[in-house]
Amino acid sequence: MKRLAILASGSGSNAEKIMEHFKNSEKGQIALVASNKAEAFVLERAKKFNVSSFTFSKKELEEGFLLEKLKTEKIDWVILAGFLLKIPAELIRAFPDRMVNIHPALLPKYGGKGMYGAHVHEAVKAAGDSETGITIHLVNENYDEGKIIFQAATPVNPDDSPEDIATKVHALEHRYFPEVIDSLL
Ligand SMILES: Nc1nc2c(c(=O)[nH]1)N[C@@H](CN(C=O)c1ccc(C(=O)N[C@@H](CCC(=O)O)C(=O)O)cc1)CN2
Ligand SMILES: NCC(=O)N[C@@H]1O[C@H](COP(=O)([O-])[O-])[C@@H](O)[C@H]1O
Repeated sequence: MKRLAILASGSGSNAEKIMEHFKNSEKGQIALVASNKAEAFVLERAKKFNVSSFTFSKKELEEGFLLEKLKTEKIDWVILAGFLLKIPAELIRAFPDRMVNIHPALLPKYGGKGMYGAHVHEAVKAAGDSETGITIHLVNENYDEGKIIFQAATPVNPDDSPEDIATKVHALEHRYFPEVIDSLL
């Protein structure tokens, strides 16, 4: 049974879908949910699934506290699901090809520093793109440059607002992210 930790900074709708997917799994167990925001709703979602959770600061991330916690908890995989801080190289090295992120666009478009959440959908709208989608990728030292594992696309209509685009992208995320993670274990 692989032990998974989810890192999230916000609402946690993806985290919830992942916890739901693995709640009766014989392959993987969501052992931890961790956030850099004490007010993140993902922490409430973890309680609903009786998943242990904790918060950590950017300083604790950068100084190795999170890494030590993941080692103590014998975590095998780290899942970034709306996590908004840069993962330090030392933490990435501790989980070689075992750290996965979801990005709400078709990388390499709309990736990098500043490209998160609504900022991504606003950029897609501003560019007038006819499609967008999701990218699930391994995590390396740079934002959104790790090996792409999976992508799925959805049409963007000219009258779609950034919020409409977000709704379409979230639907793809919730449909595919749990299954892609499962396929990696
Ligand atoms: N080493 C890595 N760390 C992280 C990656 C990665 O690929 N390599 N992915 C991100 C997730 N992400 C896009 O998928 C992403 C998240 C946040 C940002 C960003 O610009 N963040 C701001 C800070 C925002 C805040 O503090 O609220 C910043 O760095 O100034 C870009 C991309 C997770 N970590
Ligand atoms: N670049 C990282 C990024 O923008 N991640 C995005 O944050 C959202 C989190 O939603 P959630 O908290 O409801 O799962 C998701 O759309 C995810 O792709």
